[in-house]
Amino acid sequence: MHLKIAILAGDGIGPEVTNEAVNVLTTVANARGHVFEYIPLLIGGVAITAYGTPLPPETLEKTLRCDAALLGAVGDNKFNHLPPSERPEAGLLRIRAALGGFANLRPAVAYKALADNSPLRPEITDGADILFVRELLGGLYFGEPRAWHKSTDRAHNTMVYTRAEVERVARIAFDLASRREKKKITSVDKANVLECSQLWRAVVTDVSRDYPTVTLEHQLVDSMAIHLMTRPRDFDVVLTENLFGDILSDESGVITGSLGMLPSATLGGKVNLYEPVHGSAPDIAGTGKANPIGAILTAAMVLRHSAGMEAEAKLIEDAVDEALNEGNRTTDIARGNVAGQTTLATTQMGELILGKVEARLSAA
Ligand SMILES: NC(=O)C1=CN([C@@H]2O[C@H](COP(=O)(O)OP(=O)(O)OC[C@H]3O[C@@H](n4cnc5c(N)ncnc54)[C@H](O)[C@@H]3O)[C@@H](O)[C@H]2O)C=CC1
Ligand SMILES: CC(C)CC(=O)C(=O)O
Ligand SMILES: [Mg+2]
Repeated sequence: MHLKIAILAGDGIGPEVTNEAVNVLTTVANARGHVFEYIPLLIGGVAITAYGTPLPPETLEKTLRCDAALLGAVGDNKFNHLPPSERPEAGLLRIRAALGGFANLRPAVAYKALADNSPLRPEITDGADILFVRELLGGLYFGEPRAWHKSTDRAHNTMVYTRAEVERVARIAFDLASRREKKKITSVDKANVLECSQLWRAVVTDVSRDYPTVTLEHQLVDSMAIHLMTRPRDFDVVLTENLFGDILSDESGVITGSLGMLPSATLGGKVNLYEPVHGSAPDIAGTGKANPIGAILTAAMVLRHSAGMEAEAKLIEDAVDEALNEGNRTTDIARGNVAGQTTLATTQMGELILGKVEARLSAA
């Protein structure tokens, strides 16, 4: 197999964690006789610095000719003064829209090894295994009109959804739920206040009629934020719109142990886009404190969803599990005074997991 992968490392810790993910992908490709061709491209703040735009045309054109795109993160405080349309984040929103993927899968699982590192008690998180399905191309992030009228000190954004937009992401969520053990969907909205959410709830309910084996429940987003922290094991697939999904999936980092542990895959478009859930973390960029596990698990999702390599994807996930079980930690998951733990820098954690992936590849 020859797989062409656009590498959009971006800003801050983006390149640091992406490097570790690419090393893992290369090891898997070499061991299995495949060729993974990487096309490094600029996006975000580094693209503004080089070309004056967060999404240079070359980046988009070349990414559209790839089989998959792996993104690190975008965002740099030095561009905070710019309007949203010119900031690094606009490059990410534009490429998401152009690639067309609308179903953003964000798994959040509680790792047994990290039970003592989570701020939540182990009996709350033990066994939690949630798959967020976040609608990625609609809602407030893309709705028009939008503006900040400085002369009148007034600003507005538009939340808009169509039946078709809700239906297509709901079908993906129900398909995924029907293949999981619990077969349950929690659809999250704000239907007590927002018309968009009333449409969302109606469409999701309509779609559910085609999936009799899947149980559907609805939750309002404000109380869902607390249910996720107090009873995460009650949830299976959580389906929600763009902004709510952005917020709740970051929150689920608490269940897993850290935001730096969370991977994602965006499906349904011309080219699947893979990115860890976290941002560019300017507070730790360049310090070796970035956790590469979210990016490495994202590489596993590339294999699963763009290369048909389920066994190898699982093998990477098992290697991560083993690294954690042995007490290896990056700074973000080294909370508390727990005996038997070793704190590693980004590259050390990457190399350790890589070694475990290599060992598993040659054993399999
Ligand atoms: N997909 C993307 O490219 C995203 C970009 N951003 C951008 O990132 C910049 C920073 O945003 P923040 O709100 O600070 O969110 P963030 O996700 O970058 O960081 C939040 C906190 O989590 C920590 N953290 C994040 N990833 C980590 C990792 N892999 N290992 C260890 N610790 C990690 C950070 O050090 C920070 O304390 C902003 O410019 C924002 O717009 C934010 C979210 C997503
Ligand atoms: C455009 C991004 C910065 C939004 C975000 O935080 C995310 O998609 O997770
Ligand atoms: Mg986010």
